[in-house]
Parts: sequence; C-alpha cells; structure tokens
Amino acid sequence: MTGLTQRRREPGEEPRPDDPDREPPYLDLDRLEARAREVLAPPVYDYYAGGAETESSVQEAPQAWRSWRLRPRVLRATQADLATTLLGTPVGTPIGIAPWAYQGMAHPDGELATRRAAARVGALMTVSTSATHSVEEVAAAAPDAPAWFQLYRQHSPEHTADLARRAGAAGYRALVLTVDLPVLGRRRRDLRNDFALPAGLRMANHPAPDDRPALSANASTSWTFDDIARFAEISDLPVVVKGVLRGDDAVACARAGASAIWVSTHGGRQVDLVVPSAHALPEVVDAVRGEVAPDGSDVEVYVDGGVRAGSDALVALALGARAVFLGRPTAWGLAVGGADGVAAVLTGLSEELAHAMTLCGVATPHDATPDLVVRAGWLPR
Ligand SMILES: Cc1cc2nc3c(=O)[nH]c(=O)nc-3n(C[C@H](O)[C@H](O)[C@H](O)COP(=O)(O)O)c2cc1C
Ligand SMILES: CC(C)CC(=O)C(=O)O
Repeated sequence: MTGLTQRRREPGEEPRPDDPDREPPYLDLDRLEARAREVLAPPVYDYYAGGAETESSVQEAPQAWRSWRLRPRVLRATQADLATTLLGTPVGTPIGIAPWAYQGMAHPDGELATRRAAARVGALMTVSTSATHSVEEVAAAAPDAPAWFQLYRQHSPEHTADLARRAGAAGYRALVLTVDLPVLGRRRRDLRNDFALPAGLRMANHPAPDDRPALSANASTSWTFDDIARFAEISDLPVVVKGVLRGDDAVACARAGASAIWVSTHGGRQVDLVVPSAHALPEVVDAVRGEVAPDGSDVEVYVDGGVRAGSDALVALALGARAVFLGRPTAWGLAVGGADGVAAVLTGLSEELAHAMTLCGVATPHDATPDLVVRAGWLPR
C-alpha cells in the first residue's frame, strides 16, 4: 500500500491500475482478459478477442461446454494424475496451447516466452506458422520440451514444403495442418480497424519483406485430402488435421494418413453460426473409433474452443478428447505476465482439472469415459 492517500478498496472492487498490490487475476479468466485489454493496443486486443461476423460462435463456445453435466463417481479413493501421452510423447497435462499467431504483439518475447512457459509446466505447445519468431528460434527456446508445428500454406508451394521440412529438422514432434481456413473469416473488428501487424514485428516464417500481407495465412483453397500424406512424407512427422467438425471428414482424414484429428471452430474466427466444438466432438470421436494411424496406433482426437475451466476440460476428456487446447486464455496470460502469465494460466486450469477429476472419482485422463457426462436436458441442444 502506498499509505494514507490510498482509498480502501470495496469488497469485489477491481484494484486500480496503479495499485502495487494488484496481483494478476490468473484464476479468473474474464478479469484476466479485462487486464490484458488494458495493456494491449485496441486493434491488437480486437484481433485476439474477435471472431467472424456477429461473433455469436465466439460467445457460444464456452456456453456449449456448459450444456453438458458431470456424473461424479464416489468412494473411489482417487488422487488425480494428469500425465498422459500425445502421439506417444509424454506430457504432464492434457491441457496444451493451441497455435495462435503474432504473439510478439502480446509480449516482446512472444512465442519464445510461451514456449518456455509450456516447458516449465510440462504442457505441449503448438507453434503457429504466423509466428513472430522462426520455427528454429521457437524450437531453441526450450529444445527438450515437446512441441508441434502448425502449417499454413505460403505463397509458393516450395516455401510451404520447406517449412514442413524445417519443422521436422528442428525437432517438432508433429505437423498440424489447419484446414478450416480456405479463406480468412470475415472478422468485422479487423476490417473496421484495418488490422495489420504493427511496425517492428516480422512474420518470421515468411521469406521476404514483400510477403507481409495485412492479415493472411495465404488461404489454402488448394489443399485436398492428398496433402495429408504428402506433408507427412515431406516433414517425416505424424500429421494432425486441425479444424474438423464432422465425422465423415474425420474418417476421410484418417484414411488419408492423419494420425490425429483436432476438433476446432478456429475460435469462432472462421464460420459464424458453426457447430460448437463441444457438440461436434462426440460425432468425431464415434466416427474415428477403429481408425488406425500410419504407425498402427489408434487415431487420437483433440479439441479446442471456449475451454475456460477445469470442468470444461473434464467434459472434453469424457467425451473422448485425448487433449484440450487453449487459445485466448494463453494470449491474455502472455499479455499480462509474459512467460509467468502463460504458465499461471496453464497451471491454474490444470489444477482445476485435477480437482474436478478427484471430485468425480477419475484417476487419470484415460479414466474419463463417456458415462461421466450427460446432456443437460433443460437447456437448448
Ligand atoms: C489470436 C488468434 C490467432 C490464431 N491463430 C491461429 C493460427 O495461426 N493457426 C491456427 O491453426 N489457429 C489459430 N487460431 C485458432 C486457435 O488455434 C484455436 O483454435 C482457438 O483459439 C481455440 O479457441 P479459444 O481461443 O476459445 O481457446 C488463432 C486463434 C486466435 C484467438
Ligand atoms: C494469420 C492468421 C490467419 C492467423 C489465424 O489463424 C487467425 O488469426 O485466426
């Protein structure tokens, strides 16, 4: 406290920005977002927070998890252990970091800070093609910790193939093909703000300064199912297909050589009024049951979108996801607290998940089975 001039805070009142006792609210993601909003330039905040058209899918995503209800098991003397494997790689928590672009806008260390945080807490990070540090720089930030590389198409097919090859050479453990961006979604906030990467930041995986569009992943209208096996071969990595919302697509991806399917609406940033991940997940899990990855193991399923609490994550695991990934919450953590902020968000939600598991009699992520959840009948489906 700075002394007698400081007015006493009312219960529940937010500390003022100059309050030295102001601990970042890492366990309250709404307040954390509000804090991030204070430190980010408005167009940057809008880019991170926003979504397609009316943003109804952005708003609906967290609610959709809450249209499920847990059915706790009692008297199981459970101590939850979050450790699991993703494509054979051990991780300390099934909560990972989704790929999100331009992290240098949130913090000067950008992806390097996020990577160090992930390594510190034993979480898996997926690094975006549209990063402000190169594939190799991010790999070197925590060389022993597992990470995946997310691939977007570049202007030249050679450059796209080269990025896939570099990801394999730099030690990434999987290549994530994002397939829900044949064109960029209509994001009204970004259009209104004429959003562009701020001066001084670079798209480190793009080759030349003239390859610096305002906001572009070089839309991949040309990719087809055949590209799954092609990129697996080029990179020599298992391929995860991200942005699948239908069972038939999931099966087609698996049969085309995918090792895993990532259910995602891209954070509601592509198609508005899209089916929420929390409702698409069971269909995808059912469809790929029995499908086999190129290495002979079962095709894994992951999910992201609106996961904001440990119980959301437990519902996802019970519905058949092997991992859940966080986008915006890690952006708010990075903006407010750098690597410490990202680590605090991951730790906070992982602790909540462990707690929810213990309360529901679930010892490991694999013990989270579909009998643990039921649709809340009184809510709209
Ligand atoms: C600011 C931002 C940038 C993103 N950039 C990428 C990207 O480069 N590649 C990608 O595959 N997905 C990208 N996504 C989508 C995320 O990987 C993820 O699907 C989504 O954020 C999950 O939803 P959540 O933010 O509600 O947790 C981005 C999302 C956000 C919010
Ligand atoms: C460069 C962008 C297309 C990154 C992205 O996927 C997003 O903003 O949602």
